[in-house]
Amino acid sequence: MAQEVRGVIAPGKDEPVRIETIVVPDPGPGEAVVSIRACGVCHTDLHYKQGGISEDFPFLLGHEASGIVESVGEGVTDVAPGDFVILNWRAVCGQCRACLRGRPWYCFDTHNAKQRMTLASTGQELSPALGIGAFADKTLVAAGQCTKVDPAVAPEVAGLLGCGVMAGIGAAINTGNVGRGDTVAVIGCGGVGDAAIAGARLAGAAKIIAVDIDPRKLETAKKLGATHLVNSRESDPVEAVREMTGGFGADVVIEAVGRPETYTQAFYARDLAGTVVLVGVPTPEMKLELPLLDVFGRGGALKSSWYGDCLPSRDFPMLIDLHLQGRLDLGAFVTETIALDGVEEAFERMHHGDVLRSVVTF
Ligand SMILES: NC(=O)c1ccc[n+]([C@@H]2O[C@H](COP(=O)([O-])OP(=O)(O)OC[C@H]3O[C@@H](n4cnc5c(N)ncnc54)[C@H](O)[C@@H]3O)[C@@H](O)[C@H]2O)c1
Ligand SMILES: [Zn+2]
Ligand SMILES: [Zn+2]
Repeated sequence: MAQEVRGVIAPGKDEPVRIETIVVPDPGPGEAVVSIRACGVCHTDLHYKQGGISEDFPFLLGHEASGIVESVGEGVTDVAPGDFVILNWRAVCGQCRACLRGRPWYCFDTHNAKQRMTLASTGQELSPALGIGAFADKTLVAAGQCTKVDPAVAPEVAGLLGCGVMAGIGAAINTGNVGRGDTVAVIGCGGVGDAAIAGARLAGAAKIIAVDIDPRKLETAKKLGATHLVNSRESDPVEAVREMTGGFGADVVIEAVGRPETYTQAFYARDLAGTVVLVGVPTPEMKLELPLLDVFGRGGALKSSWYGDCLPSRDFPMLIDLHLQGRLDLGAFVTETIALDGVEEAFERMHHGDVLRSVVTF
């Protein structure tokens, strides 16, 4: 039986979000209905609301979520009703070239559910953010988007692994392959950059240099494991990183802003043959200009990181275990928990840089 629940809708470009009654159908083959326990407010939700991702309004926002599987459709064997799960952006196919070559985070043949959720008032079909739509009491996803984790973890902490925190930690441990004793610099210390710092600490980095323009962000970065802080409004970050690394530059530099000037800083702040990991997402019109001789001469790797190059079934349970053992403080990313009707104000606080993460709890 289809159910009527509450959901946060972005009705049109730049219009305030509002709570509406939505209709969640029964799960079809390969699908699951998940009762949401917590969902973080991410920058990408704001981009959806502003029409920056697509114009497919109305959107059902929210995608950084944990919840309990309520029901599953035909053929679902990996998860069952009652399982505590973290939702991920895509159910990978396991058969395309990207999957077979061991890069499932580039699987574009996604098996996400055809979500079929609608507005109760008009019957209009909703576009759920990142194929999830979890600012809602319940949502319909592909069973492959659900990863079972230890239910001992707080739901508001677990959900964060579904997006920004995984993107940051994965940029360090998967894409950047940070190793014991490495020097690491992270440019941009919002939720994603701070997670990269936590990932670098986890990997045993010897020095972790946090770079930001906001002193409040540098303080939080320190709590998450930064050993050195650089305010790039006060000093040239490339010079500062070099100075802090014996004149060499960092082994791995992670860029988590998404602007040409910070991409350039990342390029020059690394040691010869070092690795630059690009996590910040630029806009289509941005360009990077570099002397080819520097690109050639400095060697090393320029990599972009997509969803932390993660494999949810491998990485989510591992990171939750580390958190439960006290070796990774995922709780530090939760600035506040809020109710479903607090999303619009949470966007405002995010815009002003006041929070790392606001999380809606149910
Ligand atoms: N690659 C992925 O899979 C992935 C996933 C999620 C988010 N992202 C992207 O990561 C980026 C960061 O996301 P977030 O949620 O942490 O955003 P955020 O707004 O919370 O953080 C951005 C940080 O950058 C700082 N900053 C801004 N300009 C700067 C500059 N010139 N020099 C140094 N620091 C500067 C800000 O003070 C802030 O602390 C965004 O571009 C986002 O779209 C990428
Ligand atoms: Zn695939
Ligand atoms: Zn997100």
